[in-house]
Amino acid sequence: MQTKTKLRAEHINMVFKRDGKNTPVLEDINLDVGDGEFVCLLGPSGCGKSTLLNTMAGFLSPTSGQITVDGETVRGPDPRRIFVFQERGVFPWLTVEGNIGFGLFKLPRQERERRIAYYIKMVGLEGFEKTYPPELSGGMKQRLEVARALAVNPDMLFLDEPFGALDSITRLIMRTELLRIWEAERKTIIFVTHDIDEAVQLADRVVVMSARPATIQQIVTIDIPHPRDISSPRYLELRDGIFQQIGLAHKV
Ligand SMILES: Nc1ncnc2c1ncn2[C@@H]1O[C@H](COP(=O)(O)OP(=O)(O)OP(=O)(O)O)[C@@H](O)[C@H]1O
Repeated sequence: MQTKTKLRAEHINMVFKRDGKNTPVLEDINLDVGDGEFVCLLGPSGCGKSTLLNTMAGFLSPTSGQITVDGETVRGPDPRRIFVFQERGVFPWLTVEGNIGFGLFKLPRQERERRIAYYIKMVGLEGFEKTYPPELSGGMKQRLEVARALAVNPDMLFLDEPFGALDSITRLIMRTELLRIWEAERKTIIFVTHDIDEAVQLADRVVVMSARPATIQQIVTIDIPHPRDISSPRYLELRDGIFQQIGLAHKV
């Protein structure tokens, strides 16, 4: 990898303790993510992807090991690093522009308005500035969520299955939208999914995780330029390789 390291996970272990019972969830996770890189964490439901993402974002402290961003140890959430949840997030009582402007209250009014307009345009919500989220479709709400996250100009975006609740057509559109935005803004993105195709369509590298306690089974570099031809031999080769790897990792 040519770029500098943005985030480094070193020997991350996580054991949840509840009712006197220990549940090991992450086991010796080591990963470097480059500045501007798009990394997908891929694994089956319950393996520990969200736990790892939350640890990277500073919402959870690992049992042992450390996360650094730009060489500094992560000790909690930071406004420079934004977490985008599936389904949650947008405030139903604020309009589209109110939602995007929410994190920008410290900016002078003109700059705030400029930024709101810029991100509304970027995610294709022009004409819906005064609309409230309950009147938007699922895809529009998710675009609003992404716009709100980008408007505060974060260095990193953590996305936890952000398109999981959307229908398959909207999901495809959202992937294209996210890639378009990522190519324009080059934020470092860490994206959790259990969808192999989603990972291969989006990521520079796919981190394949094992069943719980999650270890990193393999890191696959997706060396296909965007827009990716999902019927190309290379795409199918990479996708099938990951399918096989997941099968091996989750064999009973
Ligand atoms: N705070 C907690 N206390 C105890 N156990 C937890 C806690 N958070 C998560 N777990 C357990 O850790 C395991 C991993 O959960 P996690 O949400 O990280 O998995 P995941 O791979 O993101 O799954 P999904 O794709 O379904 O969201 C699960 O078995 C879950 O029950």
